Amino acid sequence: MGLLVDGQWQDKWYDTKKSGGRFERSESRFRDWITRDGQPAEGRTRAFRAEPGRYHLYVSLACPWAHRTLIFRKLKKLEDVISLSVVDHFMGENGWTFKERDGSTGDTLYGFDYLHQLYTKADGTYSGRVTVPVLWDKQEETIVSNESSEIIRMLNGAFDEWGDASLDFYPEGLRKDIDAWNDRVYGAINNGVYRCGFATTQEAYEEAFDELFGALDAVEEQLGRSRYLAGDVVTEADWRLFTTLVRFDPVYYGHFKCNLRRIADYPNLSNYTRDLYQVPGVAETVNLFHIKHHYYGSHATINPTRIVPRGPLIDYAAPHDRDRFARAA
Ligand SMILES: N[C@@H](CCC(=O)N[C@@H](CS)C(=O)NCC(=O)O)C(=O)O
Repeated sequence: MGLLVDGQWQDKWYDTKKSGGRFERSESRFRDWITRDGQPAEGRTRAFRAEPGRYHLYVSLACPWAHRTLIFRKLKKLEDVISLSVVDHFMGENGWTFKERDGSTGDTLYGFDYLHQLYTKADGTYSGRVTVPVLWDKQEETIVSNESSEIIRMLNGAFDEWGDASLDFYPEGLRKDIDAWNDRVYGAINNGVYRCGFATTQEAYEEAFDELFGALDAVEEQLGRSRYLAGDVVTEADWRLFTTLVRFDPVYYGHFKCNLRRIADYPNLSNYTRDLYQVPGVAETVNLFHIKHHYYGSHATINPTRIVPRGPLIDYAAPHDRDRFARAA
């Protein structure tokens, strides 16, 4: 675990001293956009045109943020349009690495050993964290974006000429609802589990914990009213929540001490998680081996023995009851 300072790698854990033991996620630094027509997106000066074969995605199968982008690449049928590299599940003193084992691909573009080499290839004086996902432009040899919430918007809308244009996970008419759910789910749930797990004071942990379970209760209630968060169609808001839910019982409940309840204890949330898991293509993006080995194996401050628990028994392919709601045609 570490970060780059003026292009130099430094091995450092998150600093929570200045924030009363609270984990604060840093802003992603590369924020350009790929557009259909190659015109710069609003407020940007750089332009990246959507083209097949030009872009490459770097992901970790363990990471919930990267997982969003993998799901969009899969469901929008962009696997032949955007190529892929999968980092190793262990994140140690060199950060993410490209060891080839257990289904990791290595760096299929440059043969680098470490993900931080890709960041310094894009910007030799980069300072900041070296995170996945990364959307890379093979033509300009630079990072377009390392912000998952924006990468999924690009995959949803910019590549329809080659992908599945019939699927829109951010439809015009639902945007207000989707944005509202995203806000709630990001702070309290997606990032909330990290705020529990990486807290270094009791107070910071309890604050995050209460928010997390308050938000899960609200989602449980909503899912008693509709099949998906924004109604009867699957949207971006569901996929953003799903990647946290699928990691919850195997990892966050134990490793991050999010243990008031398991997802399995919530009837709606557990059925909903299975419903989304069973959307064709999604199960192939879920790798519980990477997920468990990454968290339990990499965070020595939380789990010094690095022992990976064998359980729990989970079957996301088991039947669910979400068909009781109408689904839009
Ligand atoms: N805001 C980013 C967050 C990505 C992120 O934090 N990824 C984690 C993996 S789950 C990471 O690479 N962490 C490395 C680090 O913080 O040094 C996004 O959503 O894309």
